[in-house]
Amino acid sequence: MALLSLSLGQILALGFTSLTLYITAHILHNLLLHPLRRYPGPLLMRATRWGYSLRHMAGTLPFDMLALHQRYGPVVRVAPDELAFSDPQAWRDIMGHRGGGGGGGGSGSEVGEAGEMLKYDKFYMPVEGVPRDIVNAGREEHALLRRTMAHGFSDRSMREQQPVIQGYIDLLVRRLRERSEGGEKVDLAAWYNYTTFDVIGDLAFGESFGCLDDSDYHPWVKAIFEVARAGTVFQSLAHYPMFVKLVLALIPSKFLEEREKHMEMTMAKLKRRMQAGRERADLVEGLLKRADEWGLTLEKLQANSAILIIGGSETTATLLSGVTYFLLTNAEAMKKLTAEIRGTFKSESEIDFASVSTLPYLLACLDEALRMYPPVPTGLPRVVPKGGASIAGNYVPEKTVVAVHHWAMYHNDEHFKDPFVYHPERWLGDPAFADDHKEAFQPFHLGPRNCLGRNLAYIEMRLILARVLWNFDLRIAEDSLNWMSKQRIYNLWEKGKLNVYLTPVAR
Ligand code: HEM
Repeated sequence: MALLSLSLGQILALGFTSLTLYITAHILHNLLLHPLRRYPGPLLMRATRWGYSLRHMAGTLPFDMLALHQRYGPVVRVAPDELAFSDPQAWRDIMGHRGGGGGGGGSGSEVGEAGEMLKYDKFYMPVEGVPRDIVNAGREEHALLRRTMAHGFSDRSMREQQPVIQGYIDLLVRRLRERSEGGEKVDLAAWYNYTTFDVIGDLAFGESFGCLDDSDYHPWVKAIFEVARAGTVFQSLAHYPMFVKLVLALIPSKFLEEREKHMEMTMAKLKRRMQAGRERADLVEGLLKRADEWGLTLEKLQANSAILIIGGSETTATLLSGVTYFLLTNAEAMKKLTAEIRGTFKSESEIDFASVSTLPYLLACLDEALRMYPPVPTGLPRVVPKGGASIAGNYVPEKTVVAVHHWAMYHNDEHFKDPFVYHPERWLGDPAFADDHKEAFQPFHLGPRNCLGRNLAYIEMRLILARVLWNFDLRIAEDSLNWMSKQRIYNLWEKGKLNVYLTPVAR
C-alpha cells in the first residue's frame, strides 16, 4: 500500500538504489568473502564476470590470457568463480581420467559427483532447448555416443575412407591448377575450408557441400562462422538468463527463417544418408546402426552429424592455413619441407595415408603450427566436482569453473623457448629446445573427452599439405604478409584471406 503512494520518480529511485546496493554487495562478496578470494587477478575480473565477457566478445580473450599469466602467475582468477591455469599439470588434473564418482553427471548438471569434471554448461549450452551432441552431452550419454562413434574413426574405417578423401584433394589440386594458370592470387584459407568441409560433409552426411565444385562457401558453412561469433555473446549473456531470452526475442524473423532452412537442409541430407543404407564406412555408420535400439531421434542424429562437420572441418582448415602462412614466412622451413616431400616420392600417386605418415619434417611443421596457431585457441571450461579438487598443486573448491587456454599456454616462454618464432626443429629433438615443456602442448586435449578425430585430422593435414607442396611453389601476396597479426578469435579464429601466388612445379 505504501508503495502505491509513491510517485513514479520515487519508485525508480528506490529501484535504482536497491539495484546499486545489490551489485555493491555482490562485488564486495566476490572480492572479500568468496572462496576464491586468495587467487590473484585483475580487480574487474575478480569483482564481476564482465571483465572476462568483454574480452571474449571483443575477440581478444586468448591473447589477454597470456598477459594475465605473465602478470599474475600460473593460476589467475579470471572471473569471480573461474580460474585459468597455465601449468602443464593442469591438463591432467582437469581433463584427465579421474577415479571415483559414480554419478551420471547428466545433462545440465551444475556440478558433477566426486571425481568428475563436467563441461561448463553456460559455455557449452548457452541457449537452452537445443538437442545435445557428443561434445556437450552429459557423462552417460557421452560414453554411449563416444563408443558408437569411435567405430567410424577406427583404422579400418579410415582406410576405407581414403579414396573419398583423396578424391576431394584431387579436385582441390585441379582447381588450384586452373587458377594458377591465370597467374591470379588465390585465397588458400578459403580453398582449405572448401576441401575439409566437402570431405567431412561426405563422411558425416554421405554427400559433400559442393564447395570445391562451386568454388564457394556453401551457405551452411558460412553460417558456422556467424554462429561461432554470436556464440561469444550468448556465452556472455548465459550468466544473465533473462538477457538471453530478451536477445532471442529480438532476433529478426529473417534469421530464424534462415535457421529453419538450414535445419531442413541438413535433415534432408541426413535422410538421404539413411536411405543409402547402413553399410558405409563413414563417421555416422555406427550411430545409424544403433539408432533404433537406442531410440535416437532424427534431431539427435542431426545434431551429432552437424557437430562432426563443425569440429572436423574448420579446425583442420585453420591449421592448414596457419602452417602455410608460417612456411611462406619462414623460407628455411619451407625449403626443408619441399625437399622432404619432393625427394621422398617419385610420383604424386605415391602420396597416400601410409607413405605421408613417414615424413618427420612434415609432422614437425604441423605440430609447430598447432602450437603457434591452435585451431581451438581458447580454454574449454570444466566445473570442479563435489568436494573440490587439487589442480596443479592448488586446492580448488567445488563449483569453480576451471580451464587451460591453449594459445596462452603455448606462447608462454616458461614452457617454450622463443614462443613467437616458428621452429619445427623443437619437435625433432634439437638440443636448443631441450628445456621446452612438451607436455604443455595438448591441442587435441587428453582424457575421456579428447578429440575423437585426431588421427583423421593428421591424415587430412598431412595429405593436403604434401600434395599442395608437391604440385606448387608458393609465394605470399603482399596483402597477406600480416595475415596473422590482424586476427581476432570469436571461439574460432577469424582468419581472413590468405592470398598466395601458385606456380605449378615443372616435372
Ligand atoms: C587440427 C584439427 C583438430 C583439433 C585441433 C581438434 C581439437 C579438439 C579438441 C580440443 C576437442 C575437445 C573438445 C572439448 O573438450 O569440448 C575435440 C573434440 C572432438 N573432435 Fe576434434 N579437433 C580437430 C579435428 C577433428 C576432426 C577432423 C574431427 C572429425 C570429425 C574431430 C572430431 C571431434 C569430436 C567428435 C570431438 C568430441 C569428442 C568427445 O567429446 O568425445 N576433430 N577436438
